[in-house]
Amino acid sequence: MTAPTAVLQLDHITRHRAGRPAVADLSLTLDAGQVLGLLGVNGAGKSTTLAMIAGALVPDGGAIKLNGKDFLEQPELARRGVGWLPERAPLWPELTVREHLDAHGLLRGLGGAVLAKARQRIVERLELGALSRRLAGVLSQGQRQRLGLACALLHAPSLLVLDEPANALDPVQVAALRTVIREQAAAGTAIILSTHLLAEVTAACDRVAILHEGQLRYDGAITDSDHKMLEQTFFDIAMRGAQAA
Ligand SMILES: Nc1ncnc2c1ncn2[C@@H]1O[C@H](COP(=O)(O)OP(=O)(O)OP(=O)(O)O)[C@@H](O)[C@H]1O
Repeated sequence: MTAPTAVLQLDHITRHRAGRPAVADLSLTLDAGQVLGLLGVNGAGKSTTLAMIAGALVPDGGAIKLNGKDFLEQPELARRGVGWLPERAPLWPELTVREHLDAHGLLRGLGGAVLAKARQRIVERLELGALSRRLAGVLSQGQRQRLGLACALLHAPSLLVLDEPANALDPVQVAALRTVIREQAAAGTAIILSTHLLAEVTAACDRVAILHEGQLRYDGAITDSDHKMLEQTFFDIAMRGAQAA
């Protein structure tokens, strides 16, 4: 029996920023239903990696495959198959919540009754109904994040990319976000999220990849007994640049 195709495959991707390697020779794969925490200190290369996976930055070298297809050659695959919530949800202040969802749906190939159904589903799930006619410019930070997540999930992507998703959320909102992440993973969505907090990874993920100076230094499953070891590994990598992998 052949193994199922990975949802995401990064093959030796590299990206320079301001003349320096922000991500260097990074390879990893992610399967359906897996939740991978991309952990690293500030400047480790997490956002650069996620922007490439989301199709918003082009690598200088290497390949990215989504469900086995190279999306550097077919950029529309990223738009339709990936849902991306950047560190700050990019919203138009003068558009309403509903207008955002409609615009995102159209960009991702949804229209008519299909879009209406997808919008209704996500509005109900993320409790955005009461905010439908509200302008994005007057939303609270937590509401903006919820709308950004709704836009990322609207088209039921096979890969969900979340950049520091818990930043600026209160504990209740963080718990609600973790529930959505678990639900999505149970439904088969592959999820990659970035954070500089180990506790965020152990609470929300089943696997961790540690990036340091743009390089992958550790990649492994998370079990309850691993927490202490992971803490030490992350500390060693961050403080001494140790080669823990
Ligand atoms: N727009 C940019 N222009 C130039 N250099 C950049 C830009 N964005 C990031 N960099 C550089 O690329 C490297 C990786 O940054 P990146 O934002 O990917 O790291 P990060 O792990 O997401 O950090 P943080 O946790 O602080 O967001 C850093 O050296 C950073 O200074």
